[in-house]
Amino acid sequence: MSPSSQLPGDLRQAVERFAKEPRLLVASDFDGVLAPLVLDPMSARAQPGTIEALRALAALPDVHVAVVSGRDLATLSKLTGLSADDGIVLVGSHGGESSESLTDGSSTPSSGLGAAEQAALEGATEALEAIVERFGEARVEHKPAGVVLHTRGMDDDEAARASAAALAVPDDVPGVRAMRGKSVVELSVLDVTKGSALAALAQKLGTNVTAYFGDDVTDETVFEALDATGGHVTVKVGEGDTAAAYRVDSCEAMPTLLKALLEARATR
Ligand SMILES: O=P(O)(O)OC[C@H]1O[C@H](O[C@H]2O[C@H](CO)[C@@H](O)[C@H](O)[C@H]2O)[C@H](O)[C@@H](O)[C@@H]1O
Repeated sequence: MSPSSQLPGDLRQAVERFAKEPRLLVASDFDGVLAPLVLDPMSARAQPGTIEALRALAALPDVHVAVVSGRDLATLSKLTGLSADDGIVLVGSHGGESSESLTDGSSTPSSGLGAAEQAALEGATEALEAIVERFGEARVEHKPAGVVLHTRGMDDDEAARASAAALAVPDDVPGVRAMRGKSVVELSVLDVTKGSALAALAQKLGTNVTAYFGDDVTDETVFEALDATGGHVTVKVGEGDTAAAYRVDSCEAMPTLLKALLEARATR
């Protein structure tokens, strides 16, 4: 059975239409999409077939590929096994870091924090570490421009109380914004979104349509920016409200979806 024939009819048609466009940007979130969600963030790994399909897409003419994640850039590179030589753009920290410049201007891919941002990060880290001391099972993940409270596996009430405390940190620490995710609250000192990062990348590359696969609230900024009537394909992975035009039940559908896209482009 071909990968394409395993997709729901409306998604199959959208993928086939998309593949016929002149210049494509194919972009995917990492956790919960390429990689199943797991308790230990550093144990997350892309499902077999996903990175291979992205590499094969990136090798085709007029196809650009990006992985866009809340992970910091170094961790994203480590977990995906992708580097600057692979022809795939890595966008980390929700758009705050990237393996190449997202604009055609002179901005560097990843610049250090300013003094005010550094002070905000230190304040956020201190506040989150105090929360973790109160809620013994919560964990902290450190990133270059943010700090994350992890509550996966905790009792629901405890997780809700720890998350509420983390969400309130910006009230006391100026320059910090809180983002909810799946069993996480991230405190970031950057004002960036995946949606604006990907829009900048598409403009720089001169692609005319984008396909994007995401599962979490931070991916909604991309879905909202990509109107299906413009030929873009947006796919929400799993349950929950979304601005995406299509949905698959779980990340287990991703190897097939990416292979279907690869096949459609290679044989258009
Ligand atoms: O934008 P993404 O690639 O989806 O990254 C979002 C966050 O992913 C990680 O957390 C999530 O995955 C963990 C491992 O499966 C899981 O334990 C956690 O509950 C999920 O929220 C990562 O640790 C965060 O830094 C990312 O922002």
